Amino acid sequence: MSLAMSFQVNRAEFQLQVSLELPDQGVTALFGRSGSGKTTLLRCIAGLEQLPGGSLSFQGQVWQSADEFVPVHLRPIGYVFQEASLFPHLTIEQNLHYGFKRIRAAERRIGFDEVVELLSLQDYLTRYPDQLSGGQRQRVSIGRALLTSPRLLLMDEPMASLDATSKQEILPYLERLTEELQLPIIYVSHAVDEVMRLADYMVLLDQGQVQAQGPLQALLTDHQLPFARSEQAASLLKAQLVDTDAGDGLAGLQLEQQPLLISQTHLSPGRLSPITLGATVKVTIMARDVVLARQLPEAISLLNALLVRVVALDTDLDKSQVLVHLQLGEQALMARISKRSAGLLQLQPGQQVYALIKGVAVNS
Ligand SMILES: Nc1ncnc2c1ncn2[C@@H]1O[C@H](COP(=O)(O)OP(=O)(O)OP(=O)(O)O)[C@@H](O)[C@H]1O
Repeated sequence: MSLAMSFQVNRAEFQLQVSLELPDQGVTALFGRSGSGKTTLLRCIAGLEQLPGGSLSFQGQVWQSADEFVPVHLRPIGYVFQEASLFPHLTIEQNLHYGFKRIRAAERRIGFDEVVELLSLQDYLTRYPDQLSGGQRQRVSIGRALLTSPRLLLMDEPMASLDATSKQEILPYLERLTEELQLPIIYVSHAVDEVMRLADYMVLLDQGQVQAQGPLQALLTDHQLPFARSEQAASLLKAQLVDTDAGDGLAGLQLEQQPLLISQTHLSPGRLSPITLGATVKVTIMARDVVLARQLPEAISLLNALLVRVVALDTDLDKSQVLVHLQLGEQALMARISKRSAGLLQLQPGQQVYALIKGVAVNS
């Protein structure tokens, strides 16, 4: 079961040619620079663009083919736009009910109270949209989309019009949504930090073409793609929380059988509920925050040293830097170090080294 599609868009200034089979679970990010065709593709999936030659099926149901086109209002989708489009003359409760009452009771997959609680909307129900902040309004828009009991949620840069503070406020709700609802989400974004926090799978669009697609972890470390080559290159790894109090304000993760200590502060601030013991935690490690050593150094202030194997060295990034691809159990880690250091360490593929970690960001 999946979301399979093929679309061609021929506009005077822009062509899109896409053929994709996407997972029908988790969060898939449509990522690419402005004008690459993300919104156009999302609109094709929604049925907002009806173009000849396209095809689309979701979990075995045909939504578009040569002789069939299911109109947008008959597709079980929720659509969240860049700007919250709430009815100004209705209260938040009435806005939420607008989508909810269109769905027959027997077909409802999520309850009104459940959505209100999921998005913490209790305090806003009697207010009007202009009495809420941009981030709060966007939470209501997401709630309204969920109350139509969609089987697929389409989100078009839902945080694009928000300031940094509102983004930080809404991100935990998006994370909660992805964790608690068994609802596949297609999420358009051009912000890599957002994608790293939320997505499992990524489609990279460039000038209307699919440049790459795959699990996010793999795409971030692919040396042919811009992520790994940039100064912001980062690896995304999955670890387990095994100790909520490892002393001195630290918590312990297990990453591929090796310990990784993080600050306990990562476990709760900015989250709606703290990470619990045994939970899988996504950690991001910037390539420039990884120091390599051939021996385990003594008397050093860094706490985390992971035994890894060198897979390959990318030497053509720029004049002075090398990207070292490392294998950590089943997962990939990258280190961005100077060419001079790589030479002094005589790094070779297959060699075991220690990766000393200067900083870890915890996603969920
Ligand atoms: N209705 C339209 N008619 C003609 N051209 C359009 C239309 N909508 C979008 N375009 C053009 O199609 C191209 C792709 O636009 P699209 O909105 O899909 O890109 P995007 O990747 O979502 O960009 P952004 O991140 O800026 O939203 C752009 O060159 C845009 O100018």
